[in-house]
Amino acid sequence: MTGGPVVRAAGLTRVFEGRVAVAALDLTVERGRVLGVLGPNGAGKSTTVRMLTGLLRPTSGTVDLFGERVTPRTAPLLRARVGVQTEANLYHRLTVAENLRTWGDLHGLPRRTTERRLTEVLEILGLADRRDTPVGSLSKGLRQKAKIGRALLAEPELIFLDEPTAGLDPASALDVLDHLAKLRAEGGTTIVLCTHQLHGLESLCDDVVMLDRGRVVAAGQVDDLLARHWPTREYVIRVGDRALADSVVADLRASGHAVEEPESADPSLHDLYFRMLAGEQQ
Ligand SMILES: Nc1ncnc2c1ncn2[C@@H]1O[C@H](COP(=O)(O)OP(=O)(O)OP(=O)(O)O)[C@@H](O)[C@H]1O
Repeated sequence: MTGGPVVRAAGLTRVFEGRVAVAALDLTVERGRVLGVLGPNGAGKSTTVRMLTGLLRPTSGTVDLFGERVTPRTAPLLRARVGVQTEANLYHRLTVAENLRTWGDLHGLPRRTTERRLTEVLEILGLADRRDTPVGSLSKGLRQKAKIGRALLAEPELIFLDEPTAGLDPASALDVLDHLAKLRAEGGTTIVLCTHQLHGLESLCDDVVMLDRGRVVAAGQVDDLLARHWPTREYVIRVGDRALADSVVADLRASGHAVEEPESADPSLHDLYFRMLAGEQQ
């Protein structure tokens, strides 16, 4: 274990049949931070995550996890330290609990730990009453939850989640994001998260990488990016009295401040996303 970044990619590139899916991506994720990988459909998010987890070989470039180079030889061992929610299938004929137990065994968890975590994780995800249901008879959203449960089971120090809230109802999506926020607040867990779910994401992600057609259109700390793109602050000031509001605005204008008709408060990642993908400069 080194003190360096938990995830480091350099020049990461993947070409599929002559088409560049990810182009020369550099990124680092420090311990305990949450990185959001954002971008429209086909931007290269899943391809990036699959390369970062050693599930897909890059055409060129390198990935280091925990300071160790990911190669076909090291990938299985490194992956054992990582929680990955990917498209990889659950066993449909096994129950939710049996699937997670199998996963626990694969990660070398003692059975007692697996049983404890199984109960905790199913509770967090609202799946406790589906513990003994075969995965094949779960709805798509519930299956998605079971995959998230699999990624969280071993309390991994590094978690990769690819669209964890896709297919979840709004309350369940919030539960999952709240749990990730709790892990972040507790510290120590590093999370890489691909998502289209932008609302509220600025309070979960420390850093973002925004991709468009395989290229980085913005990268950095969320606070820095928002401050850089919205250097002025906007306020919505609510006062009960219309005349008072008008006089506050009149005073500000009289003292030389430009006051627009205010509509929105703080810019969000949602705003940044659409600004960057509209082709404006970084
Ligand atoms: N196995 C594959 N074979 C050929 N092309 C692929 C393969 N996997 C991905 N691609 C292509 O690579 C590009 C990036 O795909 P990727 O799945 O990484 O995008 P994404 O950002 O995750 O999209 P989405 O938000 O729709 O899931 C797309 O053009 C896609 O068609």
